[in-house]
Amino acid sequence: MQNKLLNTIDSPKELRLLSQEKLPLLAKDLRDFIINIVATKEGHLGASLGVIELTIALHYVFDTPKDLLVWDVGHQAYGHKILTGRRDTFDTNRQIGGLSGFPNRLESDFDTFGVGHSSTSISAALGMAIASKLKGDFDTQHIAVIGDASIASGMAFEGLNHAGVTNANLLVILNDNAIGIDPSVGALKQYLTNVKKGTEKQDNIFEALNFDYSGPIDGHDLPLLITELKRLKNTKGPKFLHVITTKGKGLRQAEENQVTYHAPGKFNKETGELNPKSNIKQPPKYQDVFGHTIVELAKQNKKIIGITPAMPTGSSLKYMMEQIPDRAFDVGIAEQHAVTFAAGLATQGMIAFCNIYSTFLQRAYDQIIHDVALQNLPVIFCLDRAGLVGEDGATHHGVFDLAYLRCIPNLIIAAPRNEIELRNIMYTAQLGLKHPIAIRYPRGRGENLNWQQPFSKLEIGKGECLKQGTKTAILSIGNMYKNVVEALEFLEEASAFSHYDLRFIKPLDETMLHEVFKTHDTVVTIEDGTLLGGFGSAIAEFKTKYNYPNKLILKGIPDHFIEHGTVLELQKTINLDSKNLSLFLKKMTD
Ligand SMILES: Cc1ncc(C[n+]2csc(CCOP(=O)(O)OP(=O)(O)O)c2C)c(N)n1
Ligand SMILES: CC(=O)[C@@H](O)[C@H](O)COP(=O)(O)O
Ligand SMILES: [Mg+2]
Repeated sequence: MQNKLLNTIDSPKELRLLSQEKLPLLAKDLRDFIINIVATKEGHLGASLGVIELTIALHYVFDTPKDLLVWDVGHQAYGHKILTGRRDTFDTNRQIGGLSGFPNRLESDFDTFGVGHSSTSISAALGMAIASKLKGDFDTQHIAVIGDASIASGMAFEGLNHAGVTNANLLVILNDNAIGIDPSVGALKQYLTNVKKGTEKQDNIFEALNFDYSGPIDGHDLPLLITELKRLKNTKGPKFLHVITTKGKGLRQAEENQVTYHAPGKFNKETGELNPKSNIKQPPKYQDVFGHTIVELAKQNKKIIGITPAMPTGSSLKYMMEQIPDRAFDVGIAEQHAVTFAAGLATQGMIAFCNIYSTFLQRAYDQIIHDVALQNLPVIFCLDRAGLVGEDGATHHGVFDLAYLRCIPNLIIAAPRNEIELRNIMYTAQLGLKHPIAIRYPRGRGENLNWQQPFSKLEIGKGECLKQGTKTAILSIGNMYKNVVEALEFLEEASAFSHYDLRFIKPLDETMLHEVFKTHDTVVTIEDGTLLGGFGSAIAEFKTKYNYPNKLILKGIPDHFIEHGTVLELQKTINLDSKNLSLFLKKMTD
């Protein structure tokens, strides 16, 4: 019977009853179980395969959930979920109504801290450790498990810096596999490589920060891990264990091709090979439109620089890194640095395209205001994964950007409705804007096979009328225009509706808006950002400013966090999909 041993483990209690000799068998079961499910249900793979032994050892040695275990990012926590009572529901991972792809406090007592964004684990575990101490509890253990790419982030170092001057009962475990999603970068990576080689004499950074440092040790050697964790359990104060692992361990393809198998999509669980791609030509991914367009522009304009904080593959800046390496920078998981670095470049006349996922730009809010906008530096922000992103869920949806950016003076905000417009706005931005600009675009594919058309300049702040109707004006931004077009296709009464693509959330096309409000009874706004403070709010402010009496209806992301599922499923839950939009519009004509 498959997973015979794993099937007996409903919680770490049963795990702790096993003899140490049985644990390698459990590790094998756990790997097979994860591979079987991720092969068909998709999700993050390599990171969890790499920490199977560490996961087993942690739950074996520590008294979880009383001892508090915090996983950084949480994309490596599948083994943890399966061993902590979620084996039989794990096939719902990342699906609507199912388990979250990341640890989540609402899901289990074993998930001590909600994660998804990186580098929070040390601060969170330190907070827990100090709280325990203040409550007079000197027994509880507090453990942060953090990867080599995540520990290089400023936030992680802020946590280490603080922890080092406390006597908190904190254990930081560095899971060092020398890769993030893409290969790790920077001087710290070099330092860790030197530690592993043991060839070069160098001071130990973690000891210098007052941690009791041990390692590096082989993170796939269960007896060694267990012995070391038992020792650390009885050592007081801040401790640091450096563990070396292989991302993707146990699946040959995942070990050999770690970038692809970070989140490989569907694959053959027997052979490990990726499912063949369809031969049907598809429209490009937005990320690739960005990636190829910046190369095209940078070849013509020597001032163009590309920046990504640790997402060369996800953003497709990798194309520029391959072709123009001296002007394309992966700065590691360092969104704040990425923004201020771009600002510095801009002071010297360089044209910095700073590509950050909408959700991760939240990290760099002060830098956008203080370092870029206040000085009116013409940095070009390309915000990938704007709107609902799907299965990564609440931690990753890029739905807040319009609200958090719209209030910043000097900043232009554009939402191209398709990939051709994305190219054109990128082209326009590098011609010499006098302001910073944020260009937001979604995860997934555009709509045109023939997208590499000659560039044309867009007028900043100018929208477009896509369809002229009689009674109601629908205003959309970005690729939500597609839902409107489809919604109108279902409608017999479509002639009552005009459809405008505003293109720019800031500045608004006021000339067009005056025309809209003067010639329609009702105005409806559609966006994939939050209703509070977003595009619809901007239109409401316009209506109030000019005292228009029209009825205004706002449709967008309501005031609660949206969970995980496919984008379409999630849109349906909030009536933003084309069918529900159509029903809503139809009711307006009844
Ligand atoms: C703030 C933030 N920026 C970027 C990401 C995207 N991201 C998720 S996992 C990851 C790499 C993490 O690498 P590492 O910490 O080494 O863990 P590993 O995948 O190797 O286990 C990145 C960049 C994120 N989750 N959070
Ligand atoms: C865990 C994490 O933050 C990333 O791996 C994220 O899931 C990437 O998202 P994309 O798949 O949209 O690049
Ligand atoms: Mg790593």
